[in-house]
Amino acid sequence: YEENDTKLSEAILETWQNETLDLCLDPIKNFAGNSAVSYRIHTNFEWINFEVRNVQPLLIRFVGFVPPHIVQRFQKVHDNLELEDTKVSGGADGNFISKSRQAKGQWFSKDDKNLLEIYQKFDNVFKMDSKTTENFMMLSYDRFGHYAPHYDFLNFSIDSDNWWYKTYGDRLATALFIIKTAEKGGGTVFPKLKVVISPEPGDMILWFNANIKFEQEDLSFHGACPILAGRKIAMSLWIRCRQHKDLKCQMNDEILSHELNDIIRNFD
Ligand SMILES: O=C(O)CCC(=O)C(=O)O
Ligand SMILES: [Fe+2]
Repeated sequence: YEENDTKLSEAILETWQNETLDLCLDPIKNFAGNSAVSYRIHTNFEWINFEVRNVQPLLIRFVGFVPPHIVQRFQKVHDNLELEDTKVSGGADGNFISKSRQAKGQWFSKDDKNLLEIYQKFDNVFKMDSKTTENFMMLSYDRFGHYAPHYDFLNFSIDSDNWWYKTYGDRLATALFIIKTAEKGGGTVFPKLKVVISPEPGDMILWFNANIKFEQEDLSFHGACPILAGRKIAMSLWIRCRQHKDLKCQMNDEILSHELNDIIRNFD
């Protein structure tokens, strides 16, 4: 990395594997190896465009999911906020600022009026219920900002008395809404799938952290590639396992991962 003017920070070198950094820096190189199937479907009076980047478990890029006026609104909201460095839970003293996630963050309450249209669209398109999600978290990554590969599934023990876990279960899926992309770097990488997603503002990336039995999907391991220039702004929405009125799970026990028609309305 030092060869091509991209000397990385120590935190990145300590928390990332070289192979994964290679994947981040050259998303195209690996693209041909993966199937990307594009769909354009009409559901609830809107066209939805998406690329399936992996099938088991599902990893999907929804192109232009967030309407431009909402993307702009969140850009403005971002610029008016004084964001704090995010904390990652864990460690003897509870939360700490970790080398593995260098980003600024901000939680948004569910009744934030800017979010209304996003929740509505989510419920129109998906069989997952937006009530079964955590609050939105805005993440803002500057140069050398990154989030080293990790699982979103938290693997609570069954008798955990964590309120979120007891009420809504673990993290079934993650929806990542892209507000701004960096000039260089900053894709979302799935090292075990050898997939890097290089989205555009307005895109939403959705992946499944758990299968139909609510066990962790091993291949859902992912990270936010280091930012080399510019700034990336994204909003994470962690979708919990319980209770989704309409979420169907296939009857075929051999396939444990969720399938497209389980999760998208009117998808045949
Ligand atoms: O920003 C990204 O690309 C990934 C974010 C992420 O992994 C998370 O919020 O859990
Ligand atoms: Fe994550």
